[in-house]
Amino acid sequence: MDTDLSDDEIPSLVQPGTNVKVAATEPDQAPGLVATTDQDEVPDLVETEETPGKVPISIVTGYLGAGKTTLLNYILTEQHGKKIAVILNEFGDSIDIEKQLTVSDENTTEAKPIPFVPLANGCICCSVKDVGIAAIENLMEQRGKFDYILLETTGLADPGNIAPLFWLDDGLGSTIFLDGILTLVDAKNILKSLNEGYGDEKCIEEAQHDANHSEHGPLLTTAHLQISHADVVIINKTDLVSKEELDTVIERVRSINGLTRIQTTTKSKVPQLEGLVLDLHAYDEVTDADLKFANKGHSHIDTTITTTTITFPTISRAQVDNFDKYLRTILWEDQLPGDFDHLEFEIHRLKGRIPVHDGKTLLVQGVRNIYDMNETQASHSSSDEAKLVLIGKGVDQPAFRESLLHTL
Ligand SMILES: Nc1nc2c(ncn2[C@@H]2O[C@H](COP(=O)(O)OP(=O)(O)OP(=O)(O)O)[C@@H](O)[C@H]2O)c(=O)[nH]1
Repeated sequence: MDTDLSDDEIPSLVQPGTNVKVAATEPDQAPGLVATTDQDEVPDLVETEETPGKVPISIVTGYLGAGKTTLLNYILTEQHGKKIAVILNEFGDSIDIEKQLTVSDENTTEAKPIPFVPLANGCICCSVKDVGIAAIENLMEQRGKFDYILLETTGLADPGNIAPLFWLDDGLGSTIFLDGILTLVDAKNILKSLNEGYGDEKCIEEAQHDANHSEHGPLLTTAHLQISHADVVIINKTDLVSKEELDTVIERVRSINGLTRIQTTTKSKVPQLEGLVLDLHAYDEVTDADLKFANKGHSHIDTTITTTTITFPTISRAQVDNFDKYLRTILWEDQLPGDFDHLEFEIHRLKGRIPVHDGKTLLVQGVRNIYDMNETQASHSSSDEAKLVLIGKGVDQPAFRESLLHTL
């Protein structure tokens, strides 16, 4: 990570002059071409016969029994004309994916080859005990047979630990890229799972009162983590709840994650794959549309994890470095710059769109303590505001904005 920047350098994890975005799977793009964007150049198309485009991967997560396997089976049997490689987790939930990332037989250093089964609808599938890097590397040897990977995690997995592997990893990151995180939610049981963090005996109102009057607030549950990192939340099993119950679930999910897209389903039957399961593009562009839900303001139904949007005026070129310093301090040191270091918080997801006076726009993406900042030529008017959206524990405090303005 680049921490030592001179004044005229652009603070970014990618050095100036290198390609900062690779959009390998733009749907309307001719095969064999990838769009590259140089910080000083207009986006261009270049031939890539020798270096095929990266394959997108989406992580499918969700609490026990939410409908992950049902979704993947639906994708593997329906006729949708897509060549998707699905990695199903056979036994799920007793093992944490983090422990599986260098999976192999204990007595050998080589990963065992995993057989992928070709299916009638053009997909290929493997079912593995341990979903990890070994499974993906093995799959990449069959490159060309598929153009998308879906990875099911265990019901207890924390997607914030997995996502950075595919997003910025040097090895795997050269052949695949993280397209997004999809979280299945069981409409009937999700509120119970979320309320576990508030303790068995307490009702949520009491816990909210406590959260407002104590430093720590309710406990974080796996269900919170899976929703807070999601780019799409599919609220499944709608046949088991009333309209009112479903509305309450939608409101609760939205109060946790103000950035996510939400879709309701029965038997995980998504109305379309694009935009809900595939081609989420959650880690490349940051558009105003991406931030639209977060901008609407949010209810504080769930006090464990909240979304907050910090708006501030367009910044000058000289302030870009300070903005980067703010991000480094909150993400790497878990502190707010300035006299705010007594605050406790935990950031899970971050997105920002920051117009600069010289006409460029900074696009910021973060998962946990990893972030990426790029510049685009995207035009903006002088009246545009900068927006930084934070999802996490304790982020809904005025001090976040005060500290940012102080740092700028
Ligand atoms: N009533 C109802 N049942 C559903 C729905 N979707 C899935 N199920 C059932 O719920 C059970 C769990 O679904 P799975 O797809 O196995 O859930 P999962 O998230 O993969 O579960 P784990 O692997 O245990 O984490 C299965 O028996 C499904 O048939 C739905 O929309 N409504």
